[in-house]
Amino acid sequence: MFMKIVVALGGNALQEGKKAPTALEQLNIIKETSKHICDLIEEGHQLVIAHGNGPQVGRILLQNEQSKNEIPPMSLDVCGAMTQGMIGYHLQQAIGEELQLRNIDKKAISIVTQVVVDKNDKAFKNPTKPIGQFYSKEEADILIEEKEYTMTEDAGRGYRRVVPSPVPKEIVEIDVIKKLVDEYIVITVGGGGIPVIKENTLKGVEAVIDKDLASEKLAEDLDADILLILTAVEKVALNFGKKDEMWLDSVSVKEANRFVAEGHFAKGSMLPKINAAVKFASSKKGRKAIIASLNKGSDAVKGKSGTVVEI
Ligand SMILES: Nc1ncnc2c1ncn2[C@@H]1O[C@H](COP(=O)(O)OP(=O)(O)O)[C@@H](O)[C@H]1O
Ligand SMILES: NC(=O)OP(=O)(O)O
Repeated sequence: MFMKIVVALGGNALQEGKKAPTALEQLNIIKETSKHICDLIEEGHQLVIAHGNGPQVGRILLQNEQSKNEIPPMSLDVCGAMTQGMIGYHLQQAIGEELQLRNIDKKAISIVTQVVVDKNDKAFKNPTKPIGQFYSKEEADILIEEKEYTMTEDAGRGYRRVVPSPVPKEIVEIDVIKKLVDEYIVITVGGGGIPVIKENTLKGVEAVIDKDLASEKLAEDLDADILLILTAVEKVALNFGKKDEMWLDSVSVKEANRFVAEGHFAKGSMLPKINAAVKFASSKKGRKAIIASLNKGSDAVKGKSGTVVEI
């Protein structure tokens, strides 16, 4: 059966390990990812693609900070917009090339997408979203002292800078997206969308929206059948990284909520994916979310890989 699928690609899964890639390395990683995306397209599913930007937006912010004596630094919302262009460009190239190889007459297009957030969202006073590079505890302590960064330990992988991550309320360009999805492979809400608040006009704010939550909003707005969250692990685990680690094939919304309460999912990494999956699966009968590995999307949709979250 053909499905309408919103695919959310992880920002950490668009690079190899923790290493910052060159432009060519990033393109090559995205080319590999695109082969798997195109498997789903070739199988007849309608795909809409969202992507993360945590590592990338952090690095652009750092580049801006490091050259601030010569060039005025851009604000975080503008850095987010830059990541939509950069990652969207590579996705367009890679998916375009792969579709051409398979003689599929479709084009991928990226939409610079703004997402409305509440200016009073308490996230602005409590930064939780990890971005950019990973640091050791010693390096993090120096950055906190010298640059007044807020830093947190990120899922056992090291310390990262954290920034506010308000809840996505409304996708500004949704009407355009709805018009385009039948004809094109649409790439949208990159990096969770550029956060804006509604005053008389739309005004960019310094934050990074969680792309899993924004993808969930997109999937609901488009009435998708599946929210497919692709990341660096094949499945969701209980007791992740511990001796008694247990990988899950499927989980009900009720069980997922219990596992959240028991603290199985790391904040800023697996927790937002589970929260997005639970929200989508609960939003309408028949909808399901799957969390799976970047190169196993097609298997996951066939029920052969990943963790399914259903009501
Ligand atoms: N319970 C868990 N099960 C599986 N992975 C987990 C769990 N808790 C934390 N993780 C970590 O979360 C990572 C996914 O989050 P993240 O790297 O932020 O995603 P993204 O691919 O969207 O950038 C996994 O690669 C894994 O290292
Ligand atoms: N914006 C966002 O959630 O990015 P990551 O998925 O890369 O963390």
